[in-house]
Amino acid sequence: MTTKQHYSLDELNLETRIGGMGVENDCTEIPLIDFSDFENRRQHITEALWQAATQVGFFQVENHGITLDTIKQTFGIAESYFALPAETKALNARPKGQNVGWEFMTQVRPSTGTQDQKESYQITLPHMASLWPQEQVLADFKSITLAFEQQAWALGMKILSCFADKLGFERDFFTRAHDRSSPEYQSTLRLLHYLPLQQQGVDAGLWRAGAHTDFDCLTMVFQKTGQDGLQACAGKDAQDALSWTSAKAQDGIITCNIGDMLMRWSDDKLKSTLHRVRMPREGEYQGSRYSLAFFCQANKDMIIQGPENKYPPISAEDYLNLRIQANFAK
Ligand SMILES: O=C(O)CCC(=O)C(=O)O
Ligand SMILES: [Fe+2]
Repeated sequence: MTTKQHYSLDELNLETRIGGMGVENDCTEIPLIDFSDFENRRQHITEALWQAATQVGFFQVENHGITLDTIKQTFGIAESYFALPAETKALNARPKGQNVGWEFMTQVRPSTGTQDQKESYQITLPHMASLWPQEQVLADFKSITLAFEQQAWALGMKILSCFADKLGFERDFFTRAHDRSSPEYQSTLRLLHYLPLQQQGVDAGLWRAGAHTDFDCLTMVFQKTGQDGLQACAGKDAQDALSWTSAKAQDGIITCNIGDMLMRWSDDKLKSTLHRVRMPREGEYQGSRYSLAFFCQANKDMIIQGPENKYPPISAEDYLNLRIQANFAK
């Protein structure tokens, strides 16, 4: 455990106020946006995304083109990975300060000061070197997760191209800013395993993921039907009232949220929204919860500067480093 500290970014000072239970009243509707026939319906989809991102900061997408088979296969390999012995996973342990490799209960959110009840494995393409599990330990892990990473990236860039249109940037502005072939690439696929409930739960002040905003431009979370717990402090006045709305888990539906980097890049027009994953309560499913999260984080060498220059320019590398340092105990 760590004590709460004073951090240097406004976003972090906000987080430290938010660690309590608040009110779970599901008072905000999380928009569901249909991505079918994207090219022909681009304008309509763009308006729906803009409305959702400026008013709520959270939205879900369906008919997005990533097949249920692909998603299930990726969940399957993630679950096999997390079932490996801890000593085996420790061979791919996360080096300090980087979003790569395996970690077990090391993330401590400024909002709670307690360890998230989870383990994760992160993939950030240029920094994987020896961090892949060996083929003889878990066959096809690398090929399946890499293929999924590519598809999640492509969908993320599609969504960001809609925001680029509305912000007055060139349509491929964010695609260039998240160039997958560059050594400066720092978008991340995170496989998540939230531990089954033991004796202590939410009443003991524990969280699967304590309340936080994301550091990135856009996060896309794949969940599994029956494995709920993700909640957003979303909508007008929700933050003052500390009221929370569930982002229901459903196979094939992707829950998306705006992160701090895009909020800054849009001069605060697009809302980065607090969210958390709470522990199950009595009478709820208490087994493991798995999710897959893709974080679109602009390449290190990109300079974040909004169209109206509301904030001074900062490199994506500096921006992210400040946040990573504040969020991990070791
Ligand atoms: O697993 C989830 O549902 C959400 C994960 C999340 O918010 C995060 O890792 O930033
Ligand atoms: Fe998050």
